Amino acid sequence: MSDSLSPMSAMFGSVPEGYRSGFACFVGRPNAGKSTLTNALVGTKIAITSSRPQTTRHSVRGIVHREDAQLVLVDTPGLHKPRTLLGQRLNDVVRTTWAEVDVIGFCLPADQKIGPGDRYIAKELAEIKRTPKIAVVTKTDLVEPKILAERLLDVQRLGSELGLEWAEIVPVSAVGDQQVGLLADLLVPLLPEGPPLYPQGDLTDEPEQTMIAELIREAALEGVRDELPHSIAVVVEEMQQREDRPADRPLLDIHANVYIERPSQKGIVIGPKGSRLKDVGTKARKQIEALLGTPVFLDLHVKVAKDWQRDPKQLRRLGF
Ligand SMILES: Nc1nc2c(ncn2[C@@H]2O[C@H](COP(=O)(O)OP(=O)(O)OP(=O)(O)O)[C@@H](O)[C@H]2O)c(=O)[nH]1
Repeated sequence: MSDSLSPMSAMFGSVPEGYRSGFACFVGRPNAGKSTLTNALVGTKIAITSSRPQTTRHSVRGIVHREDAQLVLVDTPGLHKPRTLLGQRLNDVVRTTWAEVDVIGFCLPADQKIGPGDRYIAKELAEIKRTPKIAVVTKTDLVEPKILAERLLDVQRLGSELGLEWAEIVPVSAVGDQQVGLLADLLVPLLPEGPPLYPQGDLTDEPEQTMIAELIREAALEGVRDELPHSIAVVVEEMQQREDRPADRPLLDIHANVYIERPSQKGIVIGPKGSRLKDVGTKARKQIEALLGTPVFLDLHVKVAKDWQRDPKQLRRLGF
């Protein structure tokens, strides 16, 4: 029960009896569908999804508001065998997140057999005894019922093998909008009772600049993923309302740097006579305008940060 004198209650008004609030995160191998599921639950595009693994670098939170609960979703990068310093940092982020949440959703894609990547994560999960875990079999729209049934049994077996007790095993399709609501219903009872953690209506507490940087990075990666798989990082250097604008025609100036690892990659990102970068700018600007609800002037610069994925100093500067 919430204390009627607590500052939270003062901020949010009275909280219905039995109201729950807390944190959940989805884990799973790269491309398992974690970001897509987060977005489907929240109902708005927040995390950045793509068909390439390891797109998610930040702990992006989505907030699900319900009459009976507030569920805060923390999206983590995929856990994987680290090969670079960036890889190690990403894994640290994942483990820290696991220790802090109230419930973990382990995502396994229905269209793929359980593999070494899933086992690696499941073993790590088995070490975390206190946090309840729900196994989420994702992308069910991609398989026949027979395959799905097999997969569900495999997941149960994986749990027994590792001494990992699933609170639930639930099949969902985020794209086909199947059982997404049920998943929320199953997650909520695993949260502690308590007042809302965020004001109603907030969908994320991710700093605006990080979301903007992610939108630019997504646009910059489009079409060049094969050439520059993980070599692009984006930092928003400055955001400022343009002065001397009439009140009904505001303009937000955003200056951002697109970092690549080697000078040879510059041409790829910029394109002939700057045409590619211009397209990237236009595309990202439209998305940012939709996100912020205000007209934007987006100024992009491409810079080389030599081998940034392996250099601790560069990683810090780029926000990792
Ligand atoms: N058909 C189908 N495709 C899906 C579904 N969920 C996700 N996908 C696709 O699977 C790919 C990976 O999805 P993401 O949500 O980016 O996966 P992720 O686990 O967040 O990936 P990382 O950020 O690399 O860890 C994308 O191409 C999605 O469109 C689903 O329910 N059905």
